[in-house]
Amino acid sequence: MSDRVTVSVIKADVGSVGGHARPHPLMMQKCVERLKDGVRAGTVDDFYVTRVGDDINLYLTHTRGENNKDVHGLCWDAFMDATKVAKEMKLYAAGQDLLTDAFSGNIRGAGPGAAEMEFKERGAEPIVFFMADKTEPSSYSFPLCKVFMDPFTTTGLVIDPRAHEGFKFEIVDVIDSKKVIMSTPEETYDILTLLGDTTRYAIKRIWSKSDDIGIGAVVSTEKLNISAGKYVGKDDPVCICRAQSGLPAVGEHLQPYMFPALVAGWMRGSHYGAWYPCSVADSDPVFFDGPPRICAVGMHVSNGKFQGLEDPNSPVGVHEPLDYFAGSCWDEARRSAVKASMYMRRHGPFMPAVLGPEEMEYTTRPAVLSKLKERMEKLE
Ligand SMILES: O=P(O)(O)OC[C@H]1O[C@](O)(COP(=O)(O)O)[C@@H](O)[C@@H]1O
Ligand SMILES: [Mg+2]
Repeated sequence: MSDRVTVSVIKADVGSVGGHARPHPLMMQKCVERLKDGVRAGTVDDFYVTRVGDDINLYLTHTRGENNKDVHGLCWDAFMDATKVAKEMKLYAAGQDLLTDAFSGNIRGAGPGAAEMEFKERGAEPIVFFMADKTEPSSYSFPLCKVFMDPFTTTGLVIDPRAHEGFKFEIVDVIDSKKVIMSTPEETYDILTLLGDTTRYAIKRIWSKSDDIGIGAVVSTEKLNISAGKYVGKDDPVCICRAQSGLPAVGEHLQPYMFPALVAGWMRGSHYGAWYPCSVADSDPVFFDGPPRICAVGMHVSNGKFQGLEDPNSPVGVHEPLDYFAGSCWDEARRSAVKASMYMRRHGPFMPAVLGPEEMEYTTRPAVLSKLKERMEKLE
């Protein structure tokens, strides 16, 4: 048996109740049933099904490594089952993120998003799972930079000997499908030069530079619009972060979300709104289809399975993670997020409330421009 465990989070919007708001419980139930079959068949070892806004998130543990055909196929089938339920009930956007009829072995590029990491389980393996709705992968760049690069955020970078060694960042160019590996602290300013452009660059992975730790964070960076060639909702990315013992502590991972940063997405994927940290239960997008939601839940990976607050002898798939943003401590950030989002809304369809022109390529903009082409006259 492999001494390495893979944690996969695979997510998709395959339909919801109340517009783009919340998957029906029966859709989630279908996913649970399919993943139970996956455990029985030995494809995965454990699972947990949750959601953020209208996106179903499947958490899995297994020993098959990243991009495994059987694991991805299992999730695809779960989303297909959930889509069938959504179609029967005539729910909104049923099957939206399943861009192909025939699954070809990997979920990437086929619509759903995936964040996966493989590591050797430590003595205790606390993991924070971030899930966002109505926004895009590069939204995680700002908080991840604060957590892994900024000593005024993460005191561990100064006083934990292993965190002090720094981290390696895999940065992807999501438009041209390229990547580069860069290193902190020595390349900090260069990294920020790239990541400051959230329209093109996003963090995919972060590894510890200390020998005995490995991967620290991974983000789902699939660009749904680019895969589909047209607007089909935002990417609504997930991010998995390992915590403690040489990596940022759980509290260091969560701290940046006290500032409700402006992120791209929100209504029709075309606006800047302030990130609203909330519980899973409060993740229905209710104000102008938002503001963009961010949830954080915590569990351990213990002997290849998830362990939350549930009894360790609970049936497979039954988990009760910590819901970090549920408490009143985050009320202040939520209030600020609503205030900032109201301020942005007052700009209507004008920039900077709406995204820049390159980001509006998948909207009506190209059609309007082409319609007006003949009527455009040269200025004297
Ligand atoms: O043309 P439609 O289907 O009404 O699309 C608009 C919808 O797209 C969305 O941007 C989709 O959100 P998701 O990215 O969460 O799927 C909603 O804000 C909006 O209601
Ligand atoms: Mg969504």
